[in-house]
Amino acid sequence: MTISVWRYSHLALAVSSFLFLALASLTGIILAFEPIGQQMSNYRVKDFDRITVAQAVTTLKKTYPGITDIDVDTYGFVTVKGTDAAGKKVLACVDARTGKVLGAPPKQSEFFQWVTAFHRSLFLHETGRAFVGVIAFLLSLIAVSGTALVIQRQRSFKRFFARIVNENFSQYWHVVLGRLSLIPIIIIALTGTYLSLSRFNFFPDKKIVHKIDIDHMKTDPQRKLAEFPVFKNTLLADVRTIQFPFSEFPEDYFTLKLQDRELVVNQFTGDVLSNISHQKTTIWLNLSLELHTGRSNIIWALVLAVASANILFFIWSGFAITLKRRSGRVKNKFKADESQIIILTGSENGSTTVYAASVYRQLIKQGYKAYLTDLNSYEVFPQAGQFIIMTATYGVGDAPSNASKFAALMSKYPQQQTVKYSVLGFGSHAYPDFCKFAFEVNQSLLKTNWAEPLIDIHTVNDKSPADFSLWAEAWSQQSNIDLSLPLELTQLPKKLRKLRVISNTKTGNDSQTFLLRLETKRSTKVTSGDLLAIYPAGDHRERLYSIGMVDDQIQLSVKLHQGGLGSEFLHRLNAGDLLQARIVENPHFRFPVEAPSVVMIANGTGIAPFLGMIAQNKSQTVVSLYCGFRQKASFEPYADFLKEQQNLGRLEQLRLALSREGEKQYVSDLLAADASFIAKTLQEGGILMLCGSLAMQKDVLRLLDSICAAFTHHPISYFQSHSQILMDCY
Ligand SMILES: Cc1cc2nc3c(=O)[nH]c(=O)nc-3n(C[C@H](O)[C@H](O)[C@H](O)COP(=O)(O)O)c2cc1C
Repeated sequence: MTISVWRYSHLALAVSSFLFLALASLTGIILAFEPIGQQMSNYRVKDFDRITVAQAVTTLKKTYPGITDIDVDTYGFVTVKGTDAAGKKVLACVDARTGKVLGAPPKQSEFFQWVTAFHRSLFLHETGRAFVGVIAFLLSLIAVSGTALVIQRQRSFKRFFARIVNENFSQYWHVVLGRLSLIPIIIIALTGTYLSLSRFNFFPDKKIVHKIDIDHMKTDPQRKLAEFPVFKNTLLADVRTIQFPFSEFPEDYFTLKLQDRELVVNQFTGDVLSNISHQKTTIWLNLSLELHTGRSNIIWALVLAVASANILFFIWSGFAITLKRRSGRVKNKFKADESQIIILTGSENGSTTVYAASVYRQLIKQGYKAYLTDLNSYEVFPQAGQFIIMTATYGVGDAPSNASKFAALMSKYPQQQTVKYSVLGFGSHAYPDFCKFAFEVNQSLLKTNWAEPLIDIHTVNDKSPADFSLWAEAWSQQSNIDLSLPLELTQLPKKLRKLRVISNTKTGNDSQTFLLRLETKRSTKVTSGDLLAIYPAGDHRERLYSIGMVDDQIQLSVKLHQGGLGSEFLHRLNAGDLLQARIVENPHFRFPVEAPSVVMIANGTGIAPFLGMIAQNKSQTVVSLYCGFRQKASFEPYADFLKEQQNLGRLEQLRLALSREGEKQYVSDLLAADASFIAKTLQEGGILMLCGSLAMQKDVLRLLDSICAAFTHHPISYFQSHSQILMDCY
């Protein structure tokens, strides 16, 4: 069964019952405290479980000669009815070992009576009881469909309790608590259903009738009560009630109602005159009551209270998940067959669709005929000039459920005209196959004769607005259509840090590049490869710069662009100035300490994070740096530093390409010359890191694609999805 069938069943069942389920759970939590409160009172004596009926009956008969009944409730409280030696009426809880009165029998408080009545019938009498039964049954179906969803999410039954990545509060805890409280909830649901069905006599129970031959009752051999074998062999904890003989005439006898049977016992000889087991239905009924109410075990009562509270949480978190999933939905203004830009999404939990919807709205606002749909609705789009494909990855690098049919549909419906496309993968580096499905989609489009890439595939890690911005900028440039971050992500962040400028080299050479050093506090968590977000105009406009941590200071390498909002602002800063900024963690672009070797590829100011990473390479991982600049002068600011790192053994190889001087090479030319080394690095598990311009990234990726095809058994997407090619280009 597909994930959506289970999901829709789970949702439909929850929607149809949530109000009553919430009321039942709320009252259930309250009622769970009744047995807890009862069991707290001190009427249950020490070692109650070891007292035999023989001990109890002997002691109590001696203390209360006129005793008629002993009741033992589920809490282990023993109540005596009858008269004492002075003929005074007794109705009290007693210590069965000594006969001492402990107090009056506990009564259900009016409050608990009220809550119980509401819980059972919602004050709607028999109709309410039937209704509550149906709700309990629906709860068991919700639990079953939820279990199926967890199994599908975890990809096998065996991995049911395997780790879950915490990406979203409501979703994470919905699954984690769902798994933990699954069994108590199923028990609550099934026992609740059974109790309701019993109430409506679905399981008819025959009353026990003892057939006693009164005319032939023996009085010999007479035994003391303490010597009755049946009394000696029965524990008081197994007894519900003991009715004493009404008189000392031979035809009167003891009646013992036990958990599972009823016994009639001769009052003189102790012989068992009748022994009838309860029907299975009665045993089930009692068990259901115990399990549903927790009345005989304080720990179980607590488990029930927690499980009921969890049901309330599931109602809230379930709706939060659904609302999030649906929040990105839009109503298309144009039809599919008249639209020029088709946005196709693959999303499991809706966050990708939120981004896609924002792109859609921006395009419509600018007068473009755009159409937004999911990848499973792919068809022939006769007017399309562009596809924007935004998709998440699920399972083990699989398609989200609304994109699972895309591969089949694409081969079935080739487009009749050339369509430019851009793929934006949403994923998380917490999973081994990062954005794998997006890479697969990209590869399959590359193979068609009608699709042409507008820009290279981009990825968004952990819904990073910064990653999305990089794609939006690249896409805007190529398509000449404005695109920005969704509005809700564009507000100026509240928590900005004030960083003191330590030095600014300003532009002292032809390259217009300058290095800016900023002070960090010990508490500032920042690593080379992270990004520094600055807000030069004091509004939502954010500019991001790659950070290299050198000498425990943030070092930015910036190219001054005329009229550049960020670079001109940074260029104006002097030592001692304070800069308001935010550190954007970029965990997927960190120095891979455990890798056997690392090849760093940069052009221009893209060298910035690598300077910090090389300085950080104290374990002396084999690092090669391929960097490209226009002229030698642009490389000068880094030359001494890199030489020093080579002497310290932190940088193995430095390869420099100058595009406007000498051999006029690009960094990709150096890589092409070292193709077998690059392929070997990948095959041995080494990591390639790219930082610099998108144009360089495009060149290098194209080259790597052919290196992989020629030297390795894997396509480039294999190494990308195994995080062996890390990129941070802009
Ligand atoms: C169960 C599960 C499995 C996932 N598997 C992968 C994966 O294999 N590769 C990946 O890059 N991301 C994976 N992700 C992360 C999602 O693709 C990522 O969070 C995405 O932004 C979710 O988008 P959505 O909210 O539109 O579904 C997984 C997430 C979940 C909850």
